[in-house]
Amino acid sequence: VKVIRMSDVSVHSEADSCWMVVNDNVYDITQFLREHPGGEDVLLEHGGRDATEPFKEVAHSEDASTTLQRFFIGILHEVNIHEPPHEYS
Ligand code: HEM
Repeated sequence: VKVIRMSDVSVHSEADSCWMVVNDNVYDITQFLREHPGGEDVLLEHGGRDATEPFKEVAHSEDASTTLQRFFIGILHEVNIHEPPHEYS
C-alpha cells in the first residue's frame, strides 16, 4: 500500500487533480467531482485537505462510504496522522 504525506495531498486541490483525506486514508476523487450528489463545490473546498470532519458532519450514508473506497490510493504517512485537520484561511 502506498504511504502518502500531507504535503503530497495538498498539491492535489484542483478539479484537474483532487485528492482528499478521510480517516487517515487518501482518496483521488477527481473522477467523482461531477458525480457527487452534494455537488462539486463542497468537494473542491476540501480538495488537498483532511475532510474527515465535514464528511462525518453530513451524516453520509453507508453507500457514500462504499463509494469513497472506489477512490482509495493510499494511507496517510504516520508523521501526519496526529496533526489536526487543516484550518481554513
Ligand atoms: C469523496 C468523498 C465523498 C463521497 C464519496 C460522498 C458521497 C456522497 C453521496 C453518495 C451522497 C448522497 C447521499 C448519501 O448517500 O449519503 C452525498 C451527499 C452529500 N454530500 Fe457527499 N461525499 C463525499 C464528500 C463530501 C464532503 C467533503 C462534503 C462537504 C461537506 C459533502 C457534502 C455532501 C452534501 C451536502 C450532500 C447532500 C446533498 C443533498 O442531499 O442534496 N460530501 N455525498
